[in-house]
Amino acid sequence: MSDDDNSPISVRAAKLLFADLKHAPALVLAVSGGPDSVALMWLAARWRRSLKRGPRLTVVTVDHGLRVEAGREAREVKRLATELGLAHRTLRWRGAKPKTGLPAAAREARYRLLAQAARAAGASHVLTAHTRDDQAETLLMRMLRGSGLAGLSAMARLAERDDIVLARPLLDVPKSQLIATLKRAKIGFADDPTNRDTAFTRPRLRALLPLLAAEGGDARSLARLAGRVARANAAVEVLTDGAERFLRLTDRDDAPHGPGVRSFDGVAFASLPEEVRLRLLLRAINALGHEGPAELGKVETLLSVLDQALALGPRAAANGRPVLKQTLAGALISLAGGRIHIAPAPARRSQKGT
Ligand SMILES: Nc1ncnc2c1ncn2[C@@H]1O[C@H](COP(=O)(O)OP(=O)(O)OP(=O)(O)O)[C@@H](O)[C@H]1O
Repeated sequence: MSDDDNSPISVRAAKLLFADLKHAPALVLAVSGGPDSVALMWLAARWRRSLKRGPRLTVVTVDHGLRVEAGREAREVKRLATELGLAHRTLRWRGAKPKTGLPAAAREARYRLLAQAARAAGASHVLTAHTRDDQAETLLMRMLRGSGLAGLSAMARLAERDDIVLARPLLDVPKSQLIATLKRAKIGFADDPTNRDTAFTRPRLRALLPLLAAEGGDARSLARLAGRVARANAAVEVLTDGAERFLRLTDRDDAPHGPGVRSFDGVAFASLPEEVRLRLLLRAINALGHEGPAELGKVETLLSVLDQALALGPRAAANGRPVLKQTLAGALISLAGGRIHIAPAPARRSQKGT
């Protein structure tokens, strides 16, 4: 960690962090009461004050109803928000809570509530306080899962979710700098013990970070790796766009098109790099399937089966009957007459046959 990593953030530096959000009509700040998001609120308030005209800021705290202290923490955020001249709302996650996968369900509910609050406030963006340390943890989690390039890109500074743009202005900032900023401003914050609860994956991985840092793999280098992967991922996405155009150009006039089906010439498809072929399949399956995003591993298996069938060449096209027919994530993928077809799979009949 460099000395800079422990220095408070100046108002001038804060202006740079938020500069691209200056023209938004309104912004929602997602503030749990922990150090990172309290620092986000404080920095955003200072930045807003430095502008003649700028976005309206609304602070939103989600009470997941999971810890008794949550209500008090939300009131503390409200007190500080009011002191800073910002509007504040507390939103509650109501209803039954799942017995397994609680962190993921809580996160889904939180983003849904934040998106609702943004729409109500006329805000174009929801700002979260993810830091460089969070970025490093996210990369580590995805590495352990064996994610593809998109997953290893970790979090983006701007991302769409639930029809709202999520902005993470502190993504390059180390958490230690946020704590130093609050310390200097004499602002307190809540300590959420769940962040250290080793029953959950993320806190266990968090505990590994100092060991990795001692080997030279600190949050800065992990976050840099995520940035480099994101750059490569964006390049492959552009190549895939180009490949889609190329496949359209190689289509015969009678090739099936339209919103309900995608179809690729097998020979042209086979000439493309494996990663691009994989993404073409993923895009088509996710666009036409009705069972949510396809798992990367399953699409990889499908591609290898498809590649083998395509390698048989003309024999694969014999008598026009499909040589491959498979459903995946609610899409039907078939190879017939030398063409790959992807269409929505027919709805499965219920077991009772009703
Ligand atoms: N209860 C809450 N109310 C409002 N905002 C919250 C709340 N909890 C988290 N946030 C926002 O989300 C950011 C990330 O929080 P945290 O790292 O705890 O969540 P996470 O579940 O790991 O996030 P992600 O959903 O991106 O994986 C916080 O800095 C804050 O901006």
